[in-house]
This record gives sequence, structure tokens and C-alpha cells, in this order.
Amino acid sequence: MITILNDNFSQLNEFLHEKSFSKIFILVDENTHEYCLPILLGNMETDLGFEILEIEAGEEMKNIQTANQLWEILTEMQADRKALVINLGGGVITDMGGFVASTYKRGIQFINIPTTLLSMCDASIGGKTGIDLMHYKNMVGTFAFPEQIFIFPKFLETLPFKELRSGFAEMLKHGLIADKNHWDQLIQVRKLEVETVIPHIQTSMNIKQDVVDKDFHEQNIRKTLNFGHTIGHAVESLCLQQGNPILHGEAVAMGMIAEAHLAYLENLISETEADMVIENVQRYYPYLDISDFKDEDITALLLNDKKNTDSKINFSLLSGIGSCTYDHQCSQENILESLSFYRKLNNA
Ligand SMILES: NC(=O)c1ccc[n+]([C@@H]2O[C@H](COP(=O)([O-])OP(=O)(O)OC[C@H]3O[C@@H](n4cnc5c(N)ncnc54)[C@H](O)[C@@H]3O)[C@@H](O)[C@H]2O)c1
Ligand SMILES: O=C(O)C(=O)C[C@@H](O)[C@H](O)[C@H](O)COP(=O)(O)O
Ligand SMILES: [Zn+2]
Repeated sequence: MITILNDNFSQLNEFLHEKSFSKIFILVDENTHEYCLPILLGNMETDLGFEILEIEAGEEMKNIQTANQLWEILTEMQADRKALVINLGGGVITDMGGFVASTYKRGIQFINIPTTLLSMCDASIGGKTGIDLMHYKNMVGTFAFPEQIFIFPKFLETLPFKELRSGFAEMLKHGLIADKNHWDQLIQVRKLEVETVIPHIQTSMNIKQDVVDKDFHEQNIRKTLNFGHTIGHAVESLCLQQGNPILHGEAVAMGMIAEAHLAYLENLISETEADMVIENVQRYYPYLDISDFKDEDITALLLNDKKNTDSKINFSLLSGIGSCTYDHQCSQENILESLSFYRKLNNA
């Protein structure tokens, strides 16, 4: 269940009052500790004891070492099966905290309080938790629903612009795969700022929730939420491996451009539709230089994509503006052509 919080967090306080938790563990990173925790603690009313668990910020922390440290801390602090984990942060915190909670003592309850645009519209919803493995994105994880998701859009007021822009990529994706009207509304946004994106958060959240409701375990339609991620995740992984991480939404934006062209090459959309997607995504995102990455290195990562079956790469590709296919296998020639197309955009 998703709840938009009042200024006094009354719905969160009612939730804490109604449930019989033994103790609360609030997971933050250094930034959400500084900017968001004071707001949460200033409004949270509970007799329960709580502990703060802090990790460094960044995708580099979304790994087994951090998960292990958190499991150890929970053990040392004698967290029992009635303990509650509150994930206060962006997608790294909700993915990591959800993973740690859903595996500790075979699963304790957790709630998500997302503090980035990306986590409000996407990562906190749908119950995919996980960590990266050897720079492969989200390779180990669980499907585990948070007890509740509490959204407080005012958290966005301290979010850096690049992070806001990163989250906007997943919103664009939601429009492209499922709701042309949402896409049309989003591309009317000329200047990305908190005030211009807030009016669109609810629709974007609803699109994600609707898809997840239809296919929680990603057997079919949920795969459409991975549009832009097949190539996007490969590039994100290579950047991570090089010690030069990029933001998830930046990778998704790049992936959506390459995969829009791929959908055209595969005769799923017209050239006009592909160009419309590409030109609009390009309006928001600076060019991502992938000239250092060899086709073989990208292909090697594509071959380990989680959607693959029988050693075949299954793409989720647009079949129109507002619709998306999945399990689409492309020719190797077209995959490489889509990468080549992206590289050439640098000089266009
Ligand atoms: N599980 C899912 O369905 C899902 C969906 C999309 C993305 N993801 C994952 O989410 C992650 C990306 O999430 P993200 O973009 O939120 O990144 P993030 O969690 O790293 O947060 C981005 C940055 O913003 C800072 N920050 C967070 N809230 C802030 C605030 N209110 N004010 C100031 N600074 C703040 C963080 O400390 C961090 O430095 C990736 O690992 C991605 O794979 C998961
Ligand atoms: O919730 C989903 O399903 C998604 O695919 C949403 C994506 O935006 C998100 O990045 C997700 O973590 C990717 O999942 P993965 O299974 O490819 O790791
Ligand atoms: Zn994503």
C-alpha cells in the first residue's frame, strides 16, 4: 500500500501504533541521515526504541559486504522477528534494506520511505530488492513486499538536480511503456525542478504499481518495466566496473535511446516514433560517452541479463508510444547497429 504522508506523518504514526513491533531500525545513507532523518524523527511518534543504521551513499555500497555488515549489526543488536526496518533513502537504500530485511532471520518486516524521485516513482514500489554482484546489477535479491510505502514529496527539496533528472528517466519509461498521455505530459516539462515534476509523481507511481499488481514475479508483463535496462544495465555495470559510476537513470536514458532505435530496426515502431522518443529523451540528458566500451564487453553483459532464456537475450522493446513487448529476441546485427547508432549521436 502506498500512502502520501501529511506534514505531521500521522499515517506513519498510526501504522506504528497499530502494529506490535519490538524495535525499529532506520536505514539511512550519509545524505538521507543529514537531510531526511531529522524530518522523520521530528514527526515520528512512537514509544518503540529505535536505532540508526548508516551506510555510505552510492551504488558502490549495494553489495554483499554492506549486506553482511547490516546482518551482523542486526544480530549484535538482537533484532528479533518482530523488528521493523525503515528504509529511508533512494533506491540503493530501499533495494539494500529490503534485501537485508527480507533475508535476516528468513525475513522481518520493512517499510520504504523513499527520498529520491527515482525511489518514489519506481524503486520503493514493487518489492524487487537486491544487491549487485561483481558489478552485475541486482544479481542477488528477493521479491519481498514492504509492509507499506510512505511518500513525502517534500524530501525532494534537498535532492541534487542530477538525481532529480535520474528519477525522471524512469518516469519517462513509465509513459513510454504504458501510458502515452503520461509521456505527453512529461515531455511538456521544459525545466526539470521539484515543482514541475511533483504533479506527475502519482501517475508514474500508479503505472508501476498497476504493472506489478498484474505480474509480481516478472513472468510476463512486468518485463516491460525493464525497457531501456537491457543495454542500460550493461553500460551501468561497465561504468561501475571502471570505478566511474553513472546514475541509474542516466544509464536507463541511454538504454532507452539505443533500444528505441533497436525497436525501429526490428520493425516494431516506425522511424518517426523512434526519433520522437530519442529526440525527447536527448533533451533532458547529456550524451553518455560509451566509446571506451567494446561491443564484446557490452554483449558479454547482455548475455547475463536476468530476462534471458536458453542463452538468448530477451529485450523489452516499445511497440508504440505507450506500449511495450517483451521476450523479443533481436538479430545480433541489429543489437550492434543500435550501439553504433548511439555512438554516432555524439557527433550528430
Ligand atoms: N527495486 C526496484 O524496482 C528499482 C527500480 C529502479 C531503480 N532501482 C535501483 O535504485 C538505485 C538508484 O536509486 P536512486 O537513484 O534513488 O539512488 P540513491 O539511493 O543512490 O540516491 C541518490 C543520491 O541522492 C542522495 N539522496 C537521497 N535522498 C536525498 C534527499 N532527499 N536529499 C539529498 N540527497 C538525497 C543519496 O544519498 C544518494 O547520494 C539503483 O541501484 C537501481 O538499480 C531499483
Ligand atoms: O520493478 C521492475 O520490475 C523494474 O524492472 C524496474 C526497474 O526500473 C529497476 O531498475 C529494476 O531494479 C530492474 O530490475 P532487474 O530485475 O533488471 O534488476
Ligand atoms: Zn530502473
